[in-house]
Amino acid sequence: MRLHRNLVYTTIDALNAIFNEGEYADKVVARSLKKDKRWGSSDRKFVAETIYEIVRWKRLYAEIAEVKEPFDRDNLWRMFSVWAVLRGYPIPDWRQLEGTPERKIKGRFDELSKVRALKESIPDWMDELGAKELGEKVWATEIAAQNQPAKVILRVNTLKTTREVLRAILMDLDIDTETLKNQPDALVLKERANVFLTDAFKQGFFEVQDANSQLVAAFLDVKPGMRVVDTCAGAGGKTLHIAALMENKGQLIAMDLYESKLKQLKIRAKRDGAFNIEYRIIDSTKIIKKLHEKADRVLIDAPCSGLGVLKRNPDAKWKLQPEFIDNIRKVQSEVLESYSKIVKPGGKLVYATCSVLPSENQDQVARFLTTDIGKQFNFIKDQKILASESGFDGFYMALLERKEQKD
Ligand SMILES: C[S@@+](CC[C@H](N)C(=O)[O-])C[C@H]1O[C@@H](n2cnc3c(N)ncnc32)[C@H](O)[C@@H]1O
Repeated sequence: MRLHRNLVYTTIDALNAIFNEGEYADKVVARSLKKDKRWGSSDRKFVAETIYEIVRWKRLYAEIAEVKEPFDRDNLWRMFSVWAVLRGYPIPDWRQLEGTPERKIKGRFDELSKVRALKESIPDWMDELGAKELGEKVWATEIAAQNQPAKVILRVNTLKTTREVLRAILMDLDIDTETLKNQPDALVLKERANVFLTDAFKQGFFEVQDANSQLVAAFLDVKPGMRVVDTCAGAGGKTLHIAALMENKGQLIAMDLYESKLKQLKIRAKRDGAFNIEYRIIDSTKIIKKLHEKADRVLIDAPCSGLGVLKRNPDAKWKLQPEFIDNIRKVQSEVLESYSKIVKPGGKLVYATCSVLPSENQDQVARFLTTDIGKQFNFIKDQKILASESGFDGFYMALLERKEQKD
């Protein structure tokens, strides 16, 4: 297999933007894919996957290539060469790199792979934290699973179409999908494809959403006609699913701290034909007070470390800091105590995160249940989903019910 010059240069430029200019990998990948209109799907696949792989394996590749940050272009070339050798490509002969012969690269790879944090290419602090919280054995399999490329999963927008119709439309475009047991709205792409370019997407027939993320709205047990509050709606992946399950009947209030995120949600809701959503920027405590004990269902999809979704966001390995996780745990306690008050007696609350750390998940829920407001809730059930067990993203969700009578 030969490496094409402009694909490789595009990859190096992208890595420079991610590592040296602090840009987000997904944005850089999206921009890079537009660079050359002549590229076919395999060229685009090469660019996207290579960028993600080198971001994912940054620490390991840098150690093998014996380069340190900040990476100048020569260093990026050396890391690229490591990637090429380990993936069975020849190092491009038009960019000979001295001092990194194949044998040396493979030898260093074998040697360094004996240390888990290097083998799995994560910061030492993250390795220690994962092992402390999940135990050595579970963490080792979990981080290995989260280093695998993510599958592309669609959520069929049942406000507009059905799974079978969408499947047939995609099949006509040579996009082959498979269904998932017990996940009526999910379709898994058999091969990567840019589904955002399809008319079906532009018409709002589906959203791209991980299979386990799709479990959350169903877990909340929403029904048409209810009043539902999604307190940390963000750009609305789960809000839109809830809207579909509510069949546009009832009231769905989407809240977030950031107007920019709710704006994105509005655009998506319009495309999806979701009409029962109201938007509230949380700019004062008044908003919460007004909703006191008013909602049948409340979703707290809390801000978290994201240590369940590294497959999808490999650059988070390098952006996350332990202090951020300490701080986010405090935010999680606060949002639980504050937003749970919105649930009416007899109503239900789901607390969810895309983290696999017990300290952000079941420990938060256990602590909440000892607070004054928490004592007004019964714990119904929870689901701790590891990427290594499910094949999709790591998630946590707990279902609580507010007691009818205050004790
Ligand atoms: C896990 S993300 C939400 C993802 C979104 N629910 C989805 O399914 O696409 C958490 C969200 O919480 C928001 N957030 C952070 N602190 C918050 C707070 N105190 N109150 C409400 N939202 C908050 C963030 O802006 C972010 O959009």
